Amino acid sequence: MKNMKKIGKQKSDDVTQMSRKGAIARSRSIDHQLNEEREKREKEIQLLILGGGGSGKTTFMKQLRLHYGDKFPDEERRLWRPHVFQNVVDAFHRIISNMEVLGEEIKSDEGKASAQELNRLYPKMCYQRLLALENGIHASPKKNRDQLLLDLPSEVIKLQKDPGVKASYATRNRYPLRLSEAEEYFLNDFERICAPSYLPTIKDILFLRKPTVGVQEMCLTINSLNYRVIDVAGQKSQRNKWIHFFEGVTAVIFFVSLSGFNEMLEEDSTMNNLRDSLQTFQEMTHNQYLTKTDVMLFLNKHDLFMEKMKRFRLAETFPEFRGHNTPDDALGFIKDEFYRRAPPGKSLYTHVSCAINVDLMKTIIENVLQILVDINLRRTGLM
Ligand SMILES: Nc1nc2c(ncn2[C@@H]2O[C@H](COP(=O)(O)OP(=O)(O)OP(=O)(O)O)[C@@H](O)[C@H]2O)c(=O)[nH]1
Ligand SMILES: [Mg+2]
Repeated sequence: MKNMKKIGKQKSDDVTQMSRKGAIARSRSIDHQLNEEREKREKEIQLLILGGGGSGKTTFMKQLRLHYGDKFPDEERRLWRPHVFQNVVDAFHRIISNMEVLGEEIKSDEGKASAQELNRLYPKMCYQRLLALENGIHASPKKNRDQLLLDLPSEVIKLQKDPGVKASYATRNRYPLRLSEAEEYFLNDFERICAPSYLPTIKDILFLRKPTVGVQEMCLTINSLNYRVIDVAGQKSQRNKWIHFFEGVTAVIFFVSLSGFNEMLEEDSTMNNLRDSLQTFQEMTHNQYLTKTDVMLFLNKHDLFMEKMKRFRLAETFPEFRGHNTPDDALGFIKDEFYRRAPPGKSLYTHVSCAINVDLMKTIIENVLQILVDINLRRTGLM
């Protein structure tokens, strides 16, 4: 009996020792994995893209994919179709709502039925719905929403020909109907995108407006260096998530919509877009986690800015601007306003950009990559 006990004890000692050994081995393996992961991260260049909603962050990501990534293969381009239709549906929904303001009516019975159908389905297809789905608030699958969007062009085609709808569309860009660049672009090319064989082109993908929900990350390897690029959602309610990505980033790109100098925020009609950018830039550059981080300032939508400067006065929304109302003076003023908000001595690189322009962005991205390589060498003490 005594012996049995002894044998039993011996066995249990062996088992304990084996499980201890196993635990040590597992712990070593986890340590090893963590070290590998840390080393990988240390070697990785992390680029965080910040800026207000609609300033061009995701369009920049698309350009990165175009020049250094998979260039949007056909199978994936097909998946962009519902998003193109979303832009069209948003535009039509606003055009129809605007008819009430104008006292216009849809003339044909067919058109009336289509408008009713659009109004009925719209709550299931709009951006708020997408947000709810992404946040898991509704259990119904996203596929339903995409299918609704894909089925809609036939309804919208019937509406497009109606004289009342045409009258409303003619007042676009006059209060209260404001269509975005993307909406105008797709409405102008309506026949093409409604064709059953329609496959979005690269230009369509660059033009379309799909506000980012949450965070998107993209990993790229360029000249044997690994890059992790992080694109966040820019609308005000989403900005509290930015801080989670501040620690350890190699550099930040801050996007500004230059054409926002006389626009209000999409999500807050009391806040001037450019003033909001200035304020956000100031807060971001003074954040304790980013004091040593280099910042690239992208003054984007230069094309729209040039157009706008022909028609509007910067001093109307920025009375502190005392220069001539020329693009050069205005741009100089805007740049100074940003520089003056950064902490003294902060490294700032500025690019004036048009994120939908493929050739221009190729050059700008090459420049950005060179800057990132230099920053990385400096950080790792090799320069
Ligand atoms: N004309 C013009 N349009 C641009 C430019 N940059 C971006 N856009 C358009 O502006 C819209 C918004 O661009 P996004 O890249 O989605 O903006 P974002 O900063 O990612 O916005 P959020 O995801 O809401 O934070 C899209 O329809 C783009 O095609 C530009 O330089 N010129
Ligand atoms: Mg985005």
